[in-house]
Amino acid sequence: MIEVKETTLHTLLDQAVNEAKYNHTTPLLSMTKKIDDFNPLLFFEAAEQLPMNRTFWSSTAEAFYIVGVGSAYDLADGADSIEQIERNWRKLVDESIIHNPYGTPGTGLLTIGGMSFDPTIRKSERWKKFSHQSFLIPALMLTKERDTCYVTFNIQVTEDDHPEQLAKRVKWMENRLFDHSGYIHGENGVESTADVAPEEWKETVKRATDYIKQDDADKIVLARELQVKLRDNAAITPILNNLIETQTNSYVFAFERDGDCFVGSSPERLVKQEKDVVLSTCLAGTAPRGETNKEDDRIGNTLLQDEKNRSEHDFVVRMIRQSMENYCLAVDVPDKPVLYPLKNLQHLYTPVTARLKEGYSIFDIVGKLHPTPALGGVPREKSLAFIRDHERLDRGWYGAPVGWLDSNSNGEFAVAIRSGLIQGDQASLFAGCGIVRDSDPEAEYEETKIKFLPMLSVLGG
Ligand SMILES: C=C(O[C@@H]1C=C(C(=O)O)C=C[C@H]1O)C(=O)O
Ligand SMILES: [Mg+2]
Repeated sequence: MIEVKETTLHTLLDQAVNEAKYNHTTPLLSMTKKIDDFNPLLFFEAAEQLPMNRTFWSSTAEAFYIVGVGSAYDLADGADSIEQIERNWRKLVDESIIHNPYGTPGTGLLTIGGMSFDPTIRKSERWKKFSHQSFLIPALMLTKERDTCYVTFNIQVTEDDHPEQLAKRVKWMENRLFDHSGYIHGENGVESTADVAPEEWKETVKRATDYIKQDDADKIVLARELQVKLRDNAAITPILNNLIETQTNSYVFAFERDGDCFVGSSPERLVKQEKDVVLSTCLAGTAPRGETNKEDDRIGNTLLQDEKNRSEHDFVVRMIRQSMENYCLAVDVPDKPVLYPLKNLQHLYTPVTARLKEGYSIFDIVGKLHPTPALGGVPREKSLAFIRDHERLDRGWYGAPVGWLDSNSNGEFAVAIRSGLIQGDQASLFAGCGIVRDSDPEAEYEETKIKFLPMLSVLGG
């Protein structure tokens, strides 16, 4: 890694092309500058005119945003595991020319992406545009942290490139993306919805509880699908805008792949890293919100004491604690959950803090934790086998880690729940439930119904 201090785009491009010539390499040049405040959603919308995939990430509790446009480099090229992606990332960081005088988390050389819930299954037609693993370095990226904005350019340079031409291309893109009328266009509306095989799903829940009662497993998470027909092709920016406004304490994300878009607002952090400090979250166990404060408190207190929900939750806590101890020191886990209130429902929540051991990265933790018993089950292999055999759903990226990592060892991953795949005027929404010994199929069905609401309401349903 070459860290460049004070300089201009032209000087950097000259340097990168020279390096390419002398070493016969194709270095990635990453350059970050501070810019005036700009609305990340307008940047995302402006990028729609370019034939490039867009990426959106926000942690709404922290007013933090990353918007990526296009791809300067794909870490998943020739990689079929998260370990390989991590090796590719380390190599890329090592060989890149990085100019980022700020070092703010989420700026500079950064990779953002996601993966399939279960990469061992054959992809269905529906998810064909989403690779089992996909981590890109955006060509152009906007980062906003509170009121400060940064833009980062990433360009892979070859020995035949001309610095002036590259500079022109960067300027052209920049002008397009920061040119905006100032408001978000488009509106979404739902024409109809169709629950996919609800009765079969309830039977599968029953089968899972039978399986658990025979002591073959302790917990199995089962998901189902709601198909939504929209009045028109979906407008993604207003969806993100509405999610940001309605889903506090969540991660709002969008990953576009050739016209299809995986969108959601997840309350579930998988892991966050700031240097050697790591945070994880155990989130499982669900109840609705009350209409009045009094009713809400009553429902919350019942949830905190409910045995069935506590067991759903405790399986997650146990597994996350154990996994974190592989890569971390000083793993701290409170012994009781608290409530995590969201707009439509509330969860049991246990935060986990730890210090990452030297030599490990957030990718190691993601690889170890996924799938936690919040989305897979206990024991892991048996519950996954049950899901493969009985769920009748290609989860695709639903329920899997999505997130980002920068070259300064900062990053964050969420579990992609409360999400859907949007394909033109069709959306497939996904929601699941932790099935334990005492699960009642009807109640679990009702629970998934509430979990569809965040996405369904921003689609206009
Ligand atoms: C599987 C989902 O959510 C998970 C299941 C929960 C539960 O069953 O109580 C709660 C939060 C998540 O761990 C989903 O939203 O699709
Ligand atoms: Mg549940």
